[in-house]
Amino acid sequence: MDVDVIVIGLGPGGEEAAGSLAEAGLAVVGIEDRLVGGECPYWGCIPSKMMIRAADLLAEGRRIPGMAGDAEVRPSWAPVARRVREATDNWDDQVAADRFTGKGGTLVRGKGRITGPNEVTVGDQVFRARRGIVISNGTAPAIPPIDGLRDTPYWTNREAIETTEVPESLIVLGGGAIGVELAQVFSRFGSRVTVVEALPRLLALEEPESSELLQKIFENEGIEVRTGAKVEHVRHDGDAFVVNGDLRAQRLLVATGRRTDLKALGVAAAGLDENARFVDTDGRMRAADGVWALGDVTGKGAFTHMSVYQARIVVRDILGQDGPPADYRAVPRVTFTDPEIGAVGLTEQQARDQGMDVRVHHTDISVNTRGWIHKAEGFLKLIEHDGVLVGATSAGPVGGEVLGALAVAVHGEVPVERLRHMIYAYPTFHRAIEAALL
Ligand SMILES: Cc1cc2nc3c(=O)[nH]c(=O)nc-3n(C[C@H](O)[C@H](O)[C@H](O)COP(=O)(O)OP(=O)(O)OC[C@H]3O[C@@H](n4cnc5c(N)ncnc54)[C@H](O)[C@@H]3O)c2cc1C
Ligand SMILES: NC(=O)c1ccc[n+]([C@@H]2O[C@H](COP(=O)([O-])OP(=O)(O)OC[C@H]3O[C@@H](n4cnc5c(N)ncnc54)[C@H](O)[C@@H]3O)[C@@H](O)[C@H]2O)c1
Repeated sequence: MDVDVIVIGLGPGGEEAAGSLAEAGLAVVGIEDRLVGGECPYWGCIPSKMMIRAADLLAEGRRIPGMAGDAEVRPSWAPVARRVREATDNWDDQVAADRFTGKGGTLVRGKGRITGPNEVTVGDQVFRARRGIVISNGTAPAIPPIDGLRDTPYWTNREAIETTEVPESLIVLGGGAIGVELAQVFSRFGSRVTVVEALPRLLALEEPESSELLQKIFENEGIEVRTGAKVEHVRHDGDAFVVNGDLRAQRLLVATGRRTDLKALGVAAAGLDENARFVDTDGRMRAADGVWALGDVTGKGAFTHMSVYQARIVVRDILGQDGPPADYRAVPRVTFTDPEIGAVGLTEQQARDQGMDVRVHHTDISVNTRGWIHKAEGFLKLIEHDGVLVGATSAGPVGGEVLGALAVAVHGEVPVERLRHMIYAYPTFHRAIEAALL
């Protein structure tokens, strides 16, 4: 079958690109191996944030004594599991599939493999693309080569999201975004949680102050944190997981990052390096002649907003429309723990590593009026170079929302002098930006 464009993988970005190109009148085949919509709506962002919303409600209820009276909080996972099933249509993608075909796209279910320049094969069907191929096949959980691990019934994010029960105890392997978000959820629902992280700190890619804050909060909430920990072996004795012979728990969640498999996708047939970890792209998201890539597989930040941002650039380029090239100076990210850890652009260390002459502004949320009213913990850390912010971290109860203003500042290269003289509503959390700059 000959078409204009073949999109391999219909996650958030692939669906956006395939749908928009079909709406623009091109003949588009979208190939999806599992569920149209990808990881985010079924095993990622949306259900995990539903779980987090529920866990945060419990925490808020537990804050009532001393501030608003008495409360007895009795958690129940049943409404959480029910909401997750409603949100995912019980892991059925008919609505999303209809959305795509309703735009004029052709949905092909199965595993796509690039078998030649402009050619993709799914089972015994061969598709040829007149304009090109879009690679948007995302990532899968990476399982570290730990002795014994593969023989155990460990969880990845998929089983954790699908669970109908809160484990009595849980070991979380990996203190990155998935690990810390889900560790706090299950702990707040009563699980005894231990986070085991190989690096010296949680959220190792973020500011050290973010890691310190989260570790302190976790320990106060009764979550055990083991950093700099090397896991030598894992076994399951029929009842429980045993890590390194001493740490035991009913469940083990592996959240140690993601992997791609470019060889299995057949990228060499399109002239790409099949041994690379990610697909390298230019500012127009082109990977080779007639090949575009977007989303997690490009390695520019595994976020839904990144995937959709890149998809829009792909669409413009394929349709021959003008627009700015991909710009990664102001990538925002929010880890939805409580407090939320929001960040944009460079960390202090990254800026210094790039040779920037850095000025750091810092303030504590506890001295911000709203923060003091809320008895909240958190901080703002702003990284200035050459009179503009090149990075910022906003940690606090609504750290991800406060981040919005900082993302505009970094993206728009707003002079710090202008930020210092703007009016910040009182008493808001975002007014801490003024305090940090003064
Ligand atoms: C627990 C969890 C929580 C998260 N929370 C957030 C969050 O709060 N905010 C945020 O921005 N991001 C979050 N993410 C990350 C986000 O889910 C991903 O960045 C996003 O889904 C990536 O989109 P994508 O377009 O690259 O592809 P994916 O969503 O990975 O989808 C790729 C699709 O391609 C399909 N596919 C793969 N290979 C083939 C093939 N050969 N043929 C056909 N189809 C194929 C797959 O089945 C899949 O459906 C979270 C992730 C997880 C796991
Ligand atoms: N709120 C969000 O935006 C959000 C939420 C969840 C996930 N995500 C995205 O999903 C991606 C995957 O998340 P993730 O948490 O799996 O990956 P990650 O790369 O963020 O963190 C993985 C962690 O596991 C550690 N690790 C690796 N091997 C280990 C081992 N053998 N023992 C102990 N620790 C080990 C790493 O040092 C790292 O800290 C992230 O890149 C993130 O961008 C985003």
